[in-house]
Amino acid sequence: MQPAARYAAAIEVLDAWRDGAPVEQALTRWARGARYAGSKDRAAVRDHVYDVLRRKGSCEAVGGPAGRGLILGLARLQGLALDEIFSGIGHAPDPLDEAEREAERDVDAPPLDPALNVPDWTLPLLAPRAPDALADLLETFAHRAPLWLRVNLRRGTREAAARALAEDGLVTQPHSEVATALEVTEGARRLRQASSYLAGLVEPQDLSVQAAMQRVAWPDDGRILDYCAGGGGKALAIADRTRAQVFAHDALPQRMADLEPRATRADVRITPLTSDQLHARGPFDLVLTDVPCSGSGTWRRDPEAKWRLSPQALEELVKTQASILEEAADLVAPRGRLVYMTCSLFEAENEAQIAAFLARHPGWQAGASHCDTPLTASDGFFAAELHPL
Ligand SMILES: C[S@@+](CC[C@H](N)C(=O)[O-])C[C@H]1O[C@@H](n2cnc3c(N)ncnc32)[C@H](O)[C@@H]1O
Repeated sequence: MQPAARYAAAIEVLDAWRDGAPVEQALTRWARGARYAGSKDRAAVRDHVYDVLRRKGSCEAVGGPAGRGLILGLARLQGLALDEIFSGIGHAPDPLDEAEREAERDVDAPPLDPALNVPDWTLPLLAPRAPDALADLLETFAHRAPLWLRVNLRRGTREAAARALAEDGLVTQPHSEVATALEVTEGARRLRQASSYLAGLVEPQDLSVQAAMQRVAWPDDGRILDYCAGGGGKALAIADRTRAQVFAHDALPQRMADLEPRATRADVRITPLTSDQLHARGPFDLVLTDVPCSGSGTWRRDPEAKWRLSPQALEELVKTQASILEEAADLVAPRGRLVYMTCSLFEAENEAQIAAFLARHPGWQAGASHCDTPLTASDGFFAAELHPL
């Protein structure tokens, strides 16, 4: 596909998204109907769509609200040659009309407010997380997140992983404080074919998550339960760090479908448990609850999430989180611990959730807690420890 035709495809996908289709579904539908599109074309179209979703408010301000306006806005923000994209040649978008040309303005002056790129109602929720640097925090949401890998130290050292990745064309940088973390600075798209990934030496996992996993003192024996295991990213990281028995559970067990092959690849053992088995196999020395949340810490990775979220949905999430804490607390051994995690920046899902739990459970105490933001790590991520007195 010509570069301009990829922008035309992105317009089509964005219009489908505006009509209510989830973005990944809209991309898949377009790709199915575009058999001429190769993998590079599909990746480029996806990048254009995600670039718009990260900066939708700004694109709209300098382009327009529909798919065509959003891509026009993106092209203006990126300083691209508009006539090369909107050429009307072949499968390129139609040339700009007079009104679209007149709307042209210098997008650098005045600078576009980064607050345009998150829903208004979330601004007061984000502000306390970066009291002196809200604009900087909002600006991070406008850009792609870097790719971080977790080295599975059972499979090899971080240096060996970096060398193996380099042989497959991925350039990486180790993090100075998080011992498992490598940032991919070149060649990220080659990861899924890289031998080190296929052999289980590395797994994609954000820096903020790896830092949180490093802060917890995981018991080295006994039993650990990942109560909201999902695809198992945290369970795998725990199993790599400890000799304790690791169990995984999820209210939707089908979400754990890939856990067994992933554990085999990583050379670790994780035992899945159904809800019915939990009490018989418990209590546990540590229960991790990586709860469903707004994902506001990961909005540059998943920018659609910020436009999908509503105050009502957030309220529901807070209720679900509180009830998960109740269920999980019931499974903690008398001298055990509960670790609560979210990828949210909102106090309601983090500190306030912990405070509400403590108010309901005077027999419990809070341990350490920490919240990273995209300004201090890669994503925003919160973790807090709780234990019975
Ligand atoms: C944030 S995701 C977990 C991600 C996972 N820990 C990882 O690292 O890949 C939250 C998970 O909680 C699960 N969940 C939702 N309600 C639950 C409940 N009441 N009990 C257990 N799991 C629940 C969801 O099905 C979802 O898979």
